[in-house]
Amino acid sequence: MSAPEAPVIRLRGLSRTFPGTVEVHALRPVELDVREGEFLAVVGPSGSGKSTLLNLLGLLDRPTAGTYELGGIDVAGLGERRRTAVRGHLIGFVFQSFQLLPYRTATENVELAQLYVARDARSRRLRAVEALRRVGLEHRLDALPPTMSGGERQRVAIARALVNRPRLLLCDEPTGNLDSRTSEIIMELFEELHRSGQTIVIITHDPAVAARAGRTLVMRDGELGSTAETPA
Ligand SMILES: Nc1ncnc2c1ncn2[C@@H]1O[C@H](COP(=O)(O)OP(=O)(O)OP(=O)(O)O)[C@@H](O)[C@H]1O
Repeated sequence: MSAPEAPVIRLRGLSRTFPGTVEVHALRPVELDVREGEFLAVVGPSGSGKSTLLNLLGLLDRPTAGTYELGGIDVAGLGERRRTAVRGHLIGFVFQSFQLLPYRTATENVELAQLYVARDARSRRLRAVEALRRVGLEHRLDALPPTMSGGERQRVAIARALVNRPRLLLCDEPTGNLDSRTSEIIMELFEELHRSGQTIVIITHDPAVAARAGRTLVMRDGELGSTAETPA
């Protein structure tokens, strides 16, 4: 029998407190495995600790205690340079506000995300075009973000997040700035990526978004719990 594959994310006793007159337990010790190819949503009310969890998963913050393995690498203890490299190679980020460079074309925005992974300019360009094609934007390669719709901008951001073939696609309220019809299109794209094997974690307020995921975890007062599996 072959050994089961290591999860993409493995958290053991991971926690984050913020010091102060009254210490804030923003994330209470959590145990979590996210398997390869899983589509996980994390929901919860404002102030429940979702951003704290996202910042830890995205290597943008350090835990107070516990361990975090990402793609089999113990990342909680890494120095800043290694963390930046691991982040660039293993994680693709999608944010609510797109965070595209306004004076760069769609293709250039996706090309620039590849500077971490040493590639020549020609292959950067080819891979950018391929990623934009994957999200259905082959007709907007030379468009500047301010001339694009919200849904198109988010698709550029998703192409940028995917171009380095990350182990983990980490999304923070990815439909928060989109109308319901456009949100639907973006969620269909995430579902398609999930079907092709991409591991996805989405942090969201929106129950309709969470309903698309294979598993939903609820955050309450810094506690991550109540798992509900929905059919894939
Ligand atoms: N840098 C900080 N210093 C002190 N307390 C903080 C800090 N960041 C977050 N907190 C506290 O930690 C708790 C969790 O905050 P967090 O931002 O993770 O919640 P959230 O679920 O993402 O909220 P929202 O949905 O409103 O963004 C809150 O009580 C918040 O006030």
